[in-house]
Amino acid sequence: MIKESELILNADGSVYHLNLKPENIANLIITVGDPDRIDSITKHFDSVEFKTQKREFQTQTGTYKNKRITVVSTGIGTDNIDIVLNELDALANINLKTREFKEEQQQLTIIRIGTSGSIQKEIPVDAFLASEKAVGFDGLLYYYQSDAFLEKEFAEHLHEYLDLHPHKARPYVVSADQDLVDHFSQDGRVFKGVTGTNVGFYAPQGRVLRAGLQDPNFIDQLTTFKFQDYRITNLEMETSAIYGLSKLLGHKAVSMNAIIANRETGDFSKDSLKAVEHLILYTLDKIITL
Ligand SMILES: O=P(O)(O)O[C@H]1O[C@H](CO)[C@@H](O)[C@H]1O
Ligand SMILES: O=c1cc[nH]c(=O)[nH]1
Repeated sequence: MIKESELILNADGSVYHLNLKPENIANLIITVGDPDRIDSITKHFDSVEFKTQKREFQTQTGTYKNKRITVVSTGIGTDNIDIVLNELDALANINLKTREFKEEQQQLTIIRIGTSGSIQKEIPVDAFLASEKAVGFDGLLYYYQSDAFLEKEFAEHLHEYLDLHPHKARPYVVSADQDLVDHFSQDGRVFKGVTGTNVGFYAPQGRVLRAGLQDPNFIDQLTTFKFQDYRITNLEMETSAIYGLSKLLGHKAVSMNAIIANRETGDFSKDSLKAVEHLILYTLDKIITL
């Protein structure tokens, strides 16, 4: 039995941060960083049966062309993903009344619709990219027993190539669900790539405003790095943790990115909301045939 201090429930029996009960979620989950993006998705739904909100975690569940889908906002960062993935998994796989694991494990399908910055010239702003793998610079997965599925050879090559200041977390590499990547990139206009996830938007993604960088060559090195046929294509702040926790808990995940910045050319999308809207429509359309 899991203690009250470990699996915290609200007075109404919902999970602590997400404010959700098991019946409130579908098997198919879309995650977004920005809570405002939820309405941009569910405005296309046939109907919405449930809505709730606590802090940056907002949820709506409804149906799109007869598919039941839950849309959850995670806010920014892998620390929030730790909360969202663990609480979604608890809703699916722990009996909240007895606080025991359910006998039969439920597998969730998790699709992130996010924004991201490209670090390769030929992946322009307004492009779509499906993350085949994520490189986590965030260190979160090292708090879990993740050895079995982390891709050590890739991570080791990258670690040696980058030679970052030793105070930083060692990068880890984890794959998406390949069937989901293939499904969501059938359409030739979707790039496939390796997404770098880091703990911040500025120095952790090599951006300099007033504060200087400890490792000034970090992003240039990421851009030129190669392992087998893989290159690191884009940067954002959640995908590594979504992929890692999904593997750990037995769920399937894919991260779909609207590229809104190109760090090599210095471009920013002229209309990033429109780029996201296009990715939402594309992803919803592909969800129908899952
Ligand atoms: O647009 P979302 O999904 O929030 O994703 C990206 O945008 C945020 C930074 O602006 C980070 O969360 C990053 O991962
Ligand atoms: O460059 C970018 C753009 C969106 N989100 C990020 O985290 N980085």
